[in-house]
Amino acid sequence: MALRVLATPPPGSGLKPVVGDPGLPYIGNTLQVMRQPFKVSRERYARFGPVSWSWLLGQQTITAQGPEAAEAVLVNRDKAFANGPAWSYFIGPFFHRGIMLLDFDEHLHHRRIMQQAFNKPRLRTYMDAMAPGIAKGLDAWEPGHGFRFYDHVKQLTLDLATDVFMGVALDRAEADRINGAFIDAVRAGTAYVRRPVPGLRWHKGVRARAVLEEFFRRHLPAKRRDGGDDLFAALCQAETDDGHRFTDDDVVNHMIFALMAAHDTTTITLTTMAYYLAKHPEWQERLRDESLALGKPALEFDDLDTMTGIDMVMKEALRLVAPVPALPRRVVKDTSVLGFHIPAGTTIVVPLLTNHHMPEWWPEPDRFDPERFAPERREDKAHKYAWAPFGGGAHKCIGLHFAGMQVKSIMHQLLLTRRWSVPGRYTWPLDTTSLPSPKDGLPVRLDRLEPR
Ligand code: HEM
Repeated sequence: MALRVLATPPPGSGLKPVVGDPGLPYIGNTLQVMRQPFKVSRERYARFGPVSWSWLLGQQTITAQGPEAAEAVLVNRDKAFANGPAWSYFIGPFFHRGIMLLDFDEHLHHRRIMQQAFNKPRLRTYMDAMAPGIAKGLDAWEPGHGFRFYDHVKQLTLDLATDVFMGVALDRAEADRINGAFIDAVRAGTAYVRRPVPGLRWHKGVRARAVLEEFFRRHLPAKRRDGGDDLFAALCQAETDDGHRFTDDDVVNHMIFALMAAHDTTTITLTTMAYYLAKHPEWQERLRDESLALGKPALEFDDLDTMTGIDMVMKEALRLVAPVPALPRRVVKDTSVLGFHIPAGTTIVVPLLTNHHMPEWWPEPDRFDPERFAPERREDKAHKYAWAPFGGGAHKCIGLHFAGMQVKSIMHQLLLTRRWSVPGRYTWPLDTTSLPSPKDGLPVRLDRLEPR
């Protein structure tokens, strides 16, 4: 295959050029990367080391592999990497002006305001608010064979998001309409045809955005007026010490983005945990014992740190299947990463999903082994960015504590009320062409447990 230099480094800079096997212009090896990300990334690392390039989804894309490269890109000391233009290429029309799509001073301004909606007192309130919704949601999970775990947990996290985030009671039809709109908006991001052709992904995404905007605008005046304990009210009320607040447009844009950011990612985390806990029943029992020992039907905020088993399994699930598989950035000025010349105008990607499977950083990387996060091992400490499912730097996930709270709360209640299993030879078909999810919805056998 033809090797090509992306751009010649400036004379005398001492920088190395980025080399790659880019494939055909625009198309490159997009299909292989999306379908076999682990194989492609290992081959690429072996051939080119941490920094290489190829055509990907129509763009000249540099892949910055491994934790050292991840740190350089995400910490972004030079301010050479921008989120807005990079993410907009994938999700711009659907998640317009979401905070992840803002950059530098403007981003910082919005982040400071949004932080108020994620402070500790708010988190406590959200956690208390979600417990009854989890119990109600799980109660409707009927035991049986072929129970599609992913589909059910997605429904549950969306219902919780509308509860805890919006504080608005939705009937089933309306909740389904909004859920459908989120699914279409997310899927549109990895459309092959990136124009609104009726019936195809991109077009559905554009229509979905209109549905979501109308929905939030309709509810906004009441929320501004009445306040409440939900995220929607928190964003309406959030104010920095120097008196900055969000406009109505900001609140709508941030709500659409936050709901998307929250419900898909936690769904994937819970599904991955469920899959591995079904494949490793000894771990499922260990976690169940831990939950039983707590002696409470629902987790409370102060219990979070004591649930060490759930914590390790959650971390291992986030390592094995990073819900946000890659973080793209647009290179807005010439810069360097690990001594490589990175030219302006290209896209650079931090591949979280495959970084977490690098044998250079993780012993037996494909094996489910939650004890790697036990205090005496802490394999994630090999490098600050070895385990980075929430990203890092200025855009590090603002909802990471919320995510931990929600995932642990659901898992605790699930362990106490249900047991689930898969046949011994079952291996899930993981679809990596969009956010990772099981193609078959993860069918499990679900049994109800009698209260002990
Ligand atoms: C396990 C669950 C989650 C994972 C793995 C996850 C992952 C991430 C990652 C990797 C980023 C960084 C994107 C980038 O640098 O380009 C991010 C940003 C973000 N996440 Fe999460 N997330 C999760 C849950 C949540 C939840 C529950 C919320 C809201 C309640 C949330 C809200 C956000 C927001 C608002 C940003 C943008 C922050 C910024 O740009 O300043 N996330 N998330």
